Amino acid sequence: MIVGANARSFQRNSLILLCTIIGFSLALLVAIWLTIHAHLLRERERTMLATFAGLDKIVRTYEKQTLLSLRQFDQVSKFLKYEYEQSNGSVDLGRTVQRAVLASDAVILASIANEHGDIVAATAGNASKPVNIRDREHFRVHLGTNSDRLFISAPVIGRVSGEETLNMSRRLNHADGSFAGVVVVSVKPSVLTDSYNETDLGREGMLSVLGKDGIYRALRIGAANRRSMKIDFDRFVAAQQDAARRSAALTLPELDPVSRYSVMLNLKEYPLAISAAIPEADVMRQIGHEADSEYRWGLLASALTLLFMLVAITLALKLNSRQRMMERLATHDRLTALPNRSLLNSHLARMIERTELRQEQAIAVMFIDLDRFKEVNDTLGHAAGDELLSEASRRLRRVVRDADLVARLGGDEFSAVALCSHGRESASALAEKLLAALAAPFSVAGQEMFISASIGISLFPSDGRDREELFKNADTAMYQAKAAGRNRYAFFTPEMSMEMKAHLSVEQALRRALERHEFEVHYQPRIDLRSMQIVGMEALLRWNHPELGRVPPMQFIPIAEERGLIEPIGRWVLQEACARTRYFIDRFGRPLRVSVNISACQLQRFSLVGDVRAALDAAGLPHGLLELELTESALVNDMELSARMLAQIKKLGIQIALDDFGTGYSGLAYLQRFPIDVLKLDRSFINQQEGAESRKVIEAFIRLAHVLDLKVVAEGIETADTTSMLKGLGCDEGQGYFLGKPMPAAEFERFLMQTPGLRCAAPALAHGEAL
Ligand SMILES: Nc1nc2c(ncn2[C@@H]2O[C@H](COP(=O)(O)O[C@H]3[C@@H](O)[C@H](n4cnc5c(=O)[nH]c(N)nc54)O[C@@H]3COP(=O)(O)O)[C@@H](O)[C@H]2O)c(=O)[nH]1
Repeated sequence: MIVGANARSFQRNSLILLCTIIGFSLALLVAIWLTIHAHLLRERERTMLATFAGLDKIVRTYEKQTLLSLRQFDQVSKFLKYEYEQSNGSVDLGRTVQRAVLASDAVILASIANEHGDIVAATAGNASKPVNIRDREHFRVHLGTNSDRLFISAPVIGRVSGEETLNMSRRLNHADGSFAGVVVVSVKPSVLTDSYNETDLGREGMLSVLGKDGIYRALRIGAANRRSMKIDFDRFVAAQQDAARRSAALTLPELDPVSRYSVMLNLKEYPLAISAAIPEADVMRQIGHEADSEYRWGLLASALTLLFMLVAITLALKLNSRQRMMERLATHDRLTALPNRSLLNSHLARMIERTELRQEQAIAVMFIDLDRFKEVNDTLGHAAGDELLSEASRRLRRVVRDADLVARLGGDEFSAVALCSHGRESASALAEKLLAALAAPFSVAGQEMFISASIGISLFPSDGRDREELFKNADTAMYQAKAAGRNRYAFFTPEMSMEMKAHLSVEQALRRALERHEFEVHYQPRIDLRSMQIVGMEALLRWNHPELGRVPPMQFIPIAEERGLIEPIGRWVLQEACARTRYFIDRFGRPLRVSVNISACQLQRFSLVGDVRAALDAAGLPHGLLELELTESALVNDMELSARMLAQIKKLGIQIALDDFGTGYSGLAYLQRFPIDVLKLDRSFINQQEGAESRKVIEAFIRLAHVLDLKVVAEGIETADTTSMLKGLGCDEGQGYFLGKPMPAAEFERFLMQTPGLRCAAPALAHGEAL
């Protein structure tokens, strides 16, 4: 099926589209976050580089400042040594210090100790209190070595100043070069870390001068200078180098738990290493700010991507469901939701293909037509009709297996295609099930009703090799089932096809017959058996087909009924019969009653009453002169409706005759239930009743009719004996070839003219019904 193939390809494309959208969106998300990640890594690296570059710059500046300070103190010590040695120990330290421009606040004091360690001169302190520094490192270093180098001691509490001091000392020599003592310049350790700048190093940054002995000469963390302490210098250097290589932060637990990025530098002239450090947290904070903004952009981009994905998926799904809906609409019937003809065709084509391959099964194609559905529609309305169709569809669907299919072809026509492993036998079983499913009462528009179906069956491959032929033959078989009395199934036979062709050509010709004036009404006289006067006539339709000749009513009326053509034809008969009767009445100046045959389907149409009234009014025929002939089967079809219709017809003053009495149920109940005026004993019944027994039965019927106040008309009187017999039994009126055959209007007019003693034998006309 093209629709199905398109739908499948559309669904495949939709799936591809969906996957593409999802894939693209996910790829976009990954790309966004990879870009952010890469950017952050680059940023981190850049920040680290900048951090280390900054630290490097700080350390270099710091190096200069430290060297400057140390050289300054070194200079002072050199000057004091020179002065001391030149003056042979009688130096005026106060004046000398002033001259040595030792004006720095950083210098706590300058002092000189003799070879015994006694402070012999100092710029500050209590001169009367003797102070000895023999035990101090900066004394003992010079005592032990003859070096002239400046010694920078570890910070100690000064014995003169009482403050933590950094003692920078130089050896004093006597003229012979022997040890004469030391000159000491004591400074605050903080003098070496005053350059700490919070802007550069942060609130917990570090600036330090570390001796190669592992003792801090000066140490400042943030705003505070720390007391000196000792660390493992070699370990520190190794850790420092490792951290620098990895651009990593370093924690010195001896100091505090803070991790810092640091840069260290060895001072060339002194055994000291300086370092500057910045807290890792400060750097990370800076990177964090960058990351935050990157993440914000990333989240925004991700949200937009997800939104795009969501919208695109929603659109794709909507498109898909819309396509599915369209596909469903194209392949299913809206009212019943059953597959439609298009889906049925493709399903059958596939079944044929598969069955041809296997060559072991048969396929049954069934044409199912609900019987008299049109009447339901016409009498109860389309909503009720729809309700009935929906329920019938549900029942049919329940009967077939999943592999088989029931479809609605339109109106009240359905079709089922099914695999039949046992050919005809399986098809019969299924058809019976389908009929049984419809046999249960339906509750429609609040009332219970029954409906049946006629099913035509063709089998693949015996009745056709393609679906067109199979459907056509199933349709033909269905008509056969209808013609055979409905509520049954029929298998296709080749003979049916011939019959169907003839049937079809009759139907087509019938459709044109009215406009081509091919119909004619013949009139058969009805005789009053007591007076033997003509009291009326039965109008009998004739069809003069230009090629087929005169087609008997029994051949075309059932087709007209089946194809819904009886209504317009019946209407025409009514008009023609009423008009002609009026003409005869006017021509002969006496009343004549005309009886017109009404089919079951005409009776079940509300338009009948209007048609009858219109025909009478158009002809100007008194209502009492029209008689409608109805068969028992027409009345029992829908007794409720029949009763209502007859009541309305009776209200118009029209006579009702029960035709063919004696052939059907002949139930007394009908005679009581329906407003019947005339009982027409069927001709087959009249002709078959011979001898004393038959007379008794006819007599009984006549008596019964009379008891019920009904007139009795005997049909098919073909002999004088039958006429006499009926007269003797008190039968009111008679009709038959013996009394007069059905004849064209002109001939009937002559018949009326020629019949001797013709006089008015009809009942008196109602008041106001002028002739
Ligand atoms: N709904 C309509 N049905 C109609 C109409 N016109 C006719 N019919 C029905 O067609 C059936 C056949 O009718 P027809 O071939 O016309 O046969 C009628 C008579 O010709 C025949 N008849 C009359 N007398 C004799 C007789 O002595 N012997 C004999 N063998 N046949 C005879 O009987 C038919 C009339 O029967 P009935 O209607 O039961 O009175 C027939 O059933 C018609 O009803 C039409 O316009 N509408």
